[in-house]
Amino acid sequence: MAGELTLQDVSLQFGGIKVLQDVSFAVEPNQIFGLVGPNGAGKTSLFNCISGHYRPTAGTVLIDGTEVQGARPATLARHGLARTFQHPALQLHETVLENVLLGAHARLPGGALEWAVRTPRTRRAEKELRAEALDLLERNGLGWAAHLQADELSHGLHKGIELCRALLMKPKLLLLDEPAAGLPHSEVETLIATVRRLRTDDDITVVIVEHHMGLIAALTDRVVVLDHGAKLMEGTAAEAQSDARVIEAYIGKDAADDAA
Ligand SMILES: Nc1ncnc2c1ncn2[C@@H]1O[C@H](COP(=O)(O)OP(=O)(O)OP(=O)(O)O)[C@@H](O)[C@H]1O
Repeated sequence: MAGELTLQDVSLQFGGIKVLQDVSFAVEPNQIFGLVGPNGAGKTSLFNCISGHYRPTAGTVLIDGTEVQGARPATLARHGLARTFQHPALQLHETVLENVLLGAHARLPGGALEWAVRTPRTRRAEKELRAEALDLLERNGLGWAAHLQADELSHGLHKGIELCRALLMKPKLLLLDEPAAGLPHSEVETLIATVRRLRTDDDITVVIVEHHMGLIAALTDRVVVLDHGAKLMEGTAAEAQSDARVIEAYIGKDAADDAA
């Protein structure tokens, strides 16, 4: 199972505003890769270009060597791509289990007509997916909440539900958008362990957008730093944290000079 992601000169423009400019990098199979940068640098927009929520104005996105830029999220799911969002979009009045199952459509056999009439094959597949969803919730410490309504749970648990939903798609490439945002310290430690298991146990390539540098340093093999929509540098998290250009992008040139 691969999960290789390559970006070549990806640019994105809204009207006259250049949101991304010629961003290129490659994520190798089974890497944990970080995408960092100050607020408004373009990280989520870049995720949206990879996941089919935005169509890049120019450039190429390849998953395992196949060009996918401009493809819809449902098509990308068949290429093994899944993602989470900065703000989990859950059906709050549905149960946790039903929310996880929302990620499963791409794996049902047949098409919309077969799903609508619920053939024996559809029913069998749904039963299997339900068992898999329960297993995923169990493995991620959420088994106890499976039949609760989603709005009864905390923000941190919503993130866990969204992760299970993405994992039910059996991705080989997973994009996590700010998974640690709003989590207490103890839950960040759990998240770090979970992402490590995704790599070792499930053989998933992970790309993480995150402001929490502790998490980035603990998890990632490499990072790309974006600033004003362009790639500022690429290297290890430690190299990024000591790079003068990165420090300047985060705190401003004058403050960086004062600190030097
Ligand atoms: N649909 C859109 N239309 C116009 N501008 C947009 C759109 N989406 C993003 N932008 C602009 O693109 C820029 C980058 O935003 P983006 O959310 O990608 O940054 P980010 O690095 O993820 O920021 P943060 O860390 O604060 O989440 C911002 O100036 C934003 O206003």
